[in-house]
Amino acid sequence: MMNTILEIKNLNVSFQRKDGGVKAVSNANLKVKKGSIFGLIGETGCGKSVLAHSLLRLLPENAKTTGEVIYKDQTISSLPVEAIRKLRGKEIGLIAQSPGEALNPLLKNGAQVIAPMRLHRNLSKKESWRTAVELLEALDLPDPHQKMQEYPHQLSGGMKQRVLTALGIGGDPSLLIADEPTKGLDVLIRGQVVEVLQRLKEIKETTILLITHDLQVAAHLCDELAVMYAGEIIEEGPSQELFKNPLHPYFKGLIDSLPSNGLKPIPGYSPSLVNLPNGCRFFDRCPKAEATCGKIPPEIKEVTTGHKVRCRFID
Ligand SMILES: Nc1ncnc2c1ncn2[C@@H]1O[C@H](COP(=O)(O)OP(=O)(O)OP(=O)(O)O)[C@@H](O)[C@H]1O
Ligand code: NI
Repeated sequence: MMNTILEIKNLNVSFQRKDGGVKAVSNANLKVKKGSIFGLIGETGCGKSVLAHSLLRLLPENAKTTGEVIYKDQTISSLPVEAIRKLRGKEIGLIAQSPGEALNPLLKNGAQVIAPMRLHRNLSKKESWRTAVELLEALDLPDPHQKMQEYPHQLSGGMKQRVLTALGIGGDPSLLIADEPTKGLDVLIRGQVVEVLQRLKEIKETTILLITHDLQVAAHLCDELAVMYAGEIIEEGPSQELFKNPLHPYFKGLIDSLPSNGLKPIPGYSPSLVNLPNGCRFFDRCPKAEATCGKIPPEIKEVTTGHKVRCRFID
């Protein structure tokens, strides 16, 4: 197992609500190789952030999680939450999805960015300040010195995003969970963030679990990829192989909906996670579907080494 830094086995997450249960993640299985970038993609609401937050036990009280999470050969899913808190930032860093909510409005940006550096790397105040400035410069934040003396509300969305990225990286974690780190950034700055992640992997050998909507970013950065649909992983494997040979009709549809491929969106909507269909979850929208697909849920099957697909037409 040395080569695997994170393994997720049969992970299920649901939320209890008055109108029933929301099944946000169903039976997820993943293995992330040490030093790799693993991408998690899929449209809005498919369960990507919930999956990520469940690893760090950051879900609200009404969440029910089952399954196993193994980090560096230790089953962390059975550890008490205090032990998980100790892993946060130091072992497993998080770049949270919504910069507006993730930053503390009452603390100056600089104080927030240097906190994990001071705490987890024992850097002095001066050293951590210098490291933070360097990091923010690498992320193309203009005038980082000045910005660090300001409060989050004084920054634009894109600037907050970069402060949050620095915050996630600052503790030098072995595993970084980056939840939409390029969201809302213009093309140039997106490139800088992508480069910083790439460099983290190359220089510090940081493993990255990258959650993104952006297929181009995923294709560029990721070694392996898992595609989620309505809470389920429907295709996964080495990223190059997946883009060369996409097999699931949903993933094919995602690729066809790229602007460079003529922007053909997949018609329809994904099913409600409160009332999931019995058969294939993509049934309603699938151009290939036959009656059986709507009745029997497809198993995920390995097609070629490491390339797995959840569709009964593929074997
Ligand atoms: N606290 C909660 N209570 C009830 N349902 C929730 C809660 N948090 C998330 N959900 C639901 O879980 C599902 C998955 O949400 P999640 O945030 O993981 O999606 P996502 O794939 O990250 O989407 P996006 O790309 O928009 O960030 C959604 O249907 C969402 O409404
Ligand atoms: Ni999300």
